[in-house]
Amino acid sequence: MASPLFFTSAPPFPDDVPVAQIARISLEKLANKDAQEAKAVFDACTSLGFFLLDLRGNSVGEELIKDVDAALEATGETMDIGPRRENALHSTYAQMLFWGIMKTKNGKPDRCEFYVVTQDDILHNPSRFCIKDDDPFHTHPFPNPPPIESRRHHLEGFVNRGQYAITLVLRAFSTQLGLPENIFRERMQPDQSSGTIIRLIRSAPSLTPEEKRTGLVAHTDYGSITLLANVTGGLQVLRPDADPSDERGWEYVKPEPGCLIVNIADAMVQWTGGVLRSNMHRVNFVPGTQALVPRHSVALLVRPQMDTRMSRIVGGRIPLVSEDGEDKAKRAEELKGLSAIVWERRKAMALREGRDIMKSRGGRALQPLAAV
Ligand SMILES: O=C(O)CCC(=O)C(=O)O
Ligand SMILES: [Fe+2]
Repeated sequence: MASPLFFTSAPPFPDDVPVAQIARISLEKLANKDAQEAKAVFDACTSLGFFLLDLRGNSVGEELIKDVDAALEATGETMDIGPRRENALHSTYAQMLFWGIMKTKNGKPDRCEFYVVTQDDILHNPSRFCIKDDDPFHTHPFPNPPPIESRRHHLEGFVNRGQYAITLVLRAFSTQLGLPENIFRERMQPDQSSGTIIRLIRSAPSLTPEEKRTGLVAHTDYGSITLLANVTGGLQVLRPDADPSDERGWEYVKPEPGCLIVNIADAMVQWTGGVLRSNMHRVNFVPGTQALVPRHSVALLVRPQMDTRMSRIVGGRIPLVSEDGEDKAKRAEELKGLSAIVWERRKAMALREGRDIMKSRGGRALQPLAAV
């Protein structure tokens, strides 16, 4: 999350709005292999699937806070020159990947506009998005709009330092699951082509009753893990026991200075056989006087590297596929595993065509550590 100074650029989050109870995890403690912190982050990610990562007091984390400030600044400036077109939903392949407007349930433009920067562009990897020879992604580095290009070193910092933080979180999961330290990281190495992106998001102020509606539809993230930074509220998580159609189950997440919001996404559920939890979330209207200003949000959506397999990990405390009692064909498919690129495309298509039933996944109970 942004620095305390950046937080003064918007009205404060109201103190009379109920907020979700979210674990606060210290990056510095994870860096020091603090066993209690490793358990706390694992518990948070097997129950709610969200936690706050406090970057303060860690040298990489302190630099990351500055990168986040710069990325949030770039968001507003980028959207100012972006095409907020009614037809953006049907724009060309290239435009669709870079500029976009989210769709509402009835197909109309939602209250979020966004711009996407790929990790492959920022880190000079061969691009995962090159499908046709004339794809603009062949250009390296990709010419993003000036507000982004002028802060390229900060976006590089955001990716590299964000990935460092993720390495520490993944290491905690591995130790808690009794698996080799690198088992998750080797499936999503930053220097390998992947669908990992930075999404810069803006929503207009929500002043009128008509504007006080959902800004980004309820979803789970289909990658592996997401880092999120914003100053204004609006993000809501679904309580684990709640029905998405019941408004009372949705709780605001209060942005905290110096902290990132982190959430587990679908690939981690897949690899762990449902142990880690990918929780539904959405962006609702901004509460209180924060609604007077545009909402800016920056997400690092980390996704599996293109060539990795999506089969369930075998080992440690991960439940065996054979314990699931599902039909033979499904079991065989899960053991063989699709490549990440095919798995991801299937998910994206299902989402676009409305075939994916949106629901939180994972959170499966585990045997206690001592019993393994
Ligand atoms: O802007 C936010 O707070 C949430 C964004 C989000 O959920 C996403 O980009 O997947
Ligand atoms: Fe999301």
